[in-house]
Amino acid sequence: MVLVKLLGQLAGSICVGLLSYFLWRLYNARLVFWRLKKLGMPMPPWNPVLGHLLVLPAIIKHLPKDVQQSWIFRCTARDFEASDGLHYIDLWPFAMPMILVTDPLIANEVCVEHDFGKPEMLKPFFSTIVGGDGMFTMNGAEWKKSHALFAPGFAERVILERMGQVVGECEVYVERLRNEANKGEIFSLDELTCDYMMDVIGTITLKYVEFALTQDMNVRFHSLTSRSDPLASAMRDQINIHVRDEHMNPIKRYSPFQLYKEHRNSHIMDSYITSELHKRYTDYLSSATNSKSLADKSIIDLVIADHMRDRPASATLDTDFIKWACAQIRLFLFVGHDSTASTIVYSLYLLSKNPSALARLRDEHTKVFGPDVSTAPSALRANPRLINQLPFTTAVIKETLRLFPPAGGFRGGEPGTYITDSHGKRYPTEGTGLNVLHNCIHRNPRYWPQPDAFVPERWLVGPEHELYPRTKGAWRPFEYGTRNCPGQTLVMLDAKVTLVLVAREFDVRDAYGEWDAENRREGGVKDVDGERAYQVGKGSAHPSDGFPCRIEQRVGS
Ligand code: HEM
Repeated sequence: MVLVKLLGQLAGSICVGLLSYFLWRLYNARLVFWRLKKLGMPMPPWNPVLGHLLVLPAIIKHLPKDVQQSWIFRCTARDFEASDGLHYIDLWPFAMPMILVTDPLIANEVCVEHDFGKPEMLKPFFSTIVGGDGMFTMNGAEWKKSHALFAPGFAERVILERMGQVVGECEVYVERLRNEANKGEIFSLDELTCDYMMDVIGTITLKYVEFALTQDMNVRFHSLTSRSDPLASAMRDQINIHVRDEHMNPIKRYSPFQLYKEHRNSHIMDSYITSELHKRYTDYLSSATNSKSLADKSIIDLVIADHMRDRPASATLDTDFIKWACAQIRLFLFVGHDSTASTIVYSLYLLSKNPSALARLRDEHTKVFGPDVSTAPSALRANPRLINQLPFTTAVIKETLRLFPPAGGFRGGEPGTYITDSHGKRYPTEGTGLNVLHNCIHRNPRYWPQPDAFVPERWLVGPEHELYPRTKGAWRPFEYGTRNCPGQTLVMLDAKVTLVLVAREFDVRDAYGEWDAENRREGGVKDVDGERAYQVGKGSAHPSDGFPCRIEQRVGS
């Protein structure tokens, strides 16, 4: 009896303690905004207890449940379109205090002029997927060192040398599309393209696939990502765990089962990458790496060589290097594969909705590669620079990235550092996350004529033309400044190669109508401003419901 009473008292004390801690944090979070409001900082109507949480329900009810967060913020931003394109938002306890940036000039200030670092709040999300500190969330000397080691591997010259690998993976992807065309059923283009991109990124960064096409495409395809492949399936599972709604629920999030799954996935990924690193190091020691051409080296081959430059060779790689390298490879696989896949899927979708652009793109491919579609892979292998002769294809990809940017910029404010707008008004950044909303900037009507329309031609005209973007930095899918995306050359190469090999052979048609008829969502909103393929948050932003589609092989292709 006494024990029960004691346990009851203990539980009571813990509850009171937790409640006091919560109230203290709440008070501090709201105090920041009370001060900002007093200073006249731009923000939606604010409540001293609930912050801006009351603003959201009215917005969310007009949006699909799974819409990517930046589209929710686009609605709060609309009230500030006439201002200088930033406002504060207080969503504690669900997010840290944020400044939402919707204007390119402010975004330049955040990412280029001040070059703010990455905030701590990004780490918990990334570290569970990446298994440590990845380049994305590092700051200071640690980031500089990692950046310096990887940057040469992503240089344009090096990436162009990997054309054979990219074309090879793409041929396998095309073979899978042929299978889907033969079956004639609805399938998820997003899922298939994610698998394909996981192979590409794995090959380029780690190269544990010794590239050799077998005759049996079903065996070869997704050696990296087949269900039985440990690295890819562990990575996909880890991402899925963290992007599900339940992630917001601390009871489910920290349940022993969930934690065990996370730990297991992490272990599988690290063991796999470690074993590959050892192989690469053995190659390095035997000078096999040196005798390889650049085209046959992975980015990690280059990094190992660089890392060992001033060190005496030992029998095995040092454990600190292995730990660091595992985190970086996991980061590349994570941030690289799904954002590129989403760009490819949206490009094919937008082309399917714009027949004249599709016809012009096909013409361009025929002019550069000749009328026989099947010769394009060998032409690209023989002369990778042909990929730089496709201005319209490049314009299509840039326009796709403008309308459907897969990512955004996120930085941490600093004490005593202010953003200054064009009127000289100063905005404090201390304690805030600076969220640069690419979807808003890319459709900001101040800078973009026909902001919501797909107009690839705008990328082919000069500054005197009315379609020309009205300011520098209005297009920033890869961000600017020192923390911009190192993978952007690879992304453009992947997307161009894919369009060259796919667009003339297939017609892609979205199947949302049929899909919706079979998957009823009673009363639920299914579009964003009339767009059914709206972006959902799944790591980076993807087309909703995996982009259900049908695909047909074109006659004579
Ligand atoms: C369409 C595809 C991609 C898009 C739109 C994209 C976008 C971005 C953006 C916006 C950032 C900066 C984020 C910020 O400022 O907070 C970034 C950073 C980064 N991206 Fe990408 N990315 C793509 C593909 C890739 C690929 C293929 C890789 C590597 C294989 C990659 C690796 C990275 C890394 C390592 C960083 C962190 C850089 C640093 O902090 O120094 N990304 N990406």
